[in-house]
Amino acid sequence: MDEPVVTVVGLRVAYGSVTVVRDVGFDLPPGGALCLVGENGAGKSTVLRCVTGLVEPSAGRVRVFGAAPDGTASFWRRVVTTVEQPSWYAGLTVREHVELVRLAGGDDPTDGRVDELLDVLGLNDLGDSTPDRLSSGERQRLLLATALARPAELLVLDEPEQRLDSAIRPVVAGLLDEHRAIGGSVLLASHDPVFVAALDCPVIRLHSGAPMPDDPGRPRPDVSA
Ligand SMILES: Nc1ncnc2c1ncn2[C@@H]1O[C@H](COP(=O)(O)OP(=O)(O)OP(=O)(O)O)[C@@H](O)[C@H]1O
Repeated sequence: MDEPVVTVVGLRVAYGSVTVVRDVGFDLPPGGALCLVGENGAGKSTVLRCVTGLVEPSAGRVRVFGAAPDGTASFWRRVVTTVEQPSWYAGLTVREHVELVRLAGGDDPTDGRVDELLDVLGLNDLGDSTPDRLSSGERQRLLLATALARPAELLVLDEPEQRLDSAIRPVVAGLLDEHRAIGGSVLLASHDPVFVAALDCPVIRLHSGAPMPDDPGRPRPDVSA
């Protein structure tokens, strides 16, 4: 069997004396998707931050591609995340941002993928605009276009549906399906049950930082030394 892309065991995160994530555990296989759901403050983003190495767990184990996430360039070549909001380059257009990401990933920015992403995400008419002129929903589309512009093995997306209108949400779900179909994996948090249902993937429901007992992504004890 293929090794999981992500393994989380007995994850706990505390800020001072306040524990905000506890007993979270799951495996994410290659080509798989897993969605974290739950109320505001339930701990979803914190779990995503641990998986991307942006937050250090207080206890438990996180492995991505078999190793602790280390924030190195080689780690980020395999992982794309929207957990941190990017800064856009002043003076670069929407199209140029997507081309730049594609170029930096070693891909040909003129091979049609940029056009395809702008088209499917409804950004064609905004290709020559700069990001500061976009609405918040249009900027979210640009964020997703840049996330999908280079083929990373693991996508870690925090509420990819946020600020998107209902027409574009199924399009985004379709793009994530395509990513999985070529062997990529997706770990995400979402507040939209329709979007989650469209992804047709296991769900972990967090409540006050802990998984609800009936989750398929069941909590697992920390067996690390
Ligand atoms: N740096 C921090 N210091 C202290 N507490 C924090 C910090 N970051 C997050 N928290 C707290 O941790 C808890 C979980 O936050 P988190 O952002 O993971 O929730 P969430 O499920 O992603 O929420 P939302 O749906 O609102 O995005 C919240 O109570 C939040 O206030």
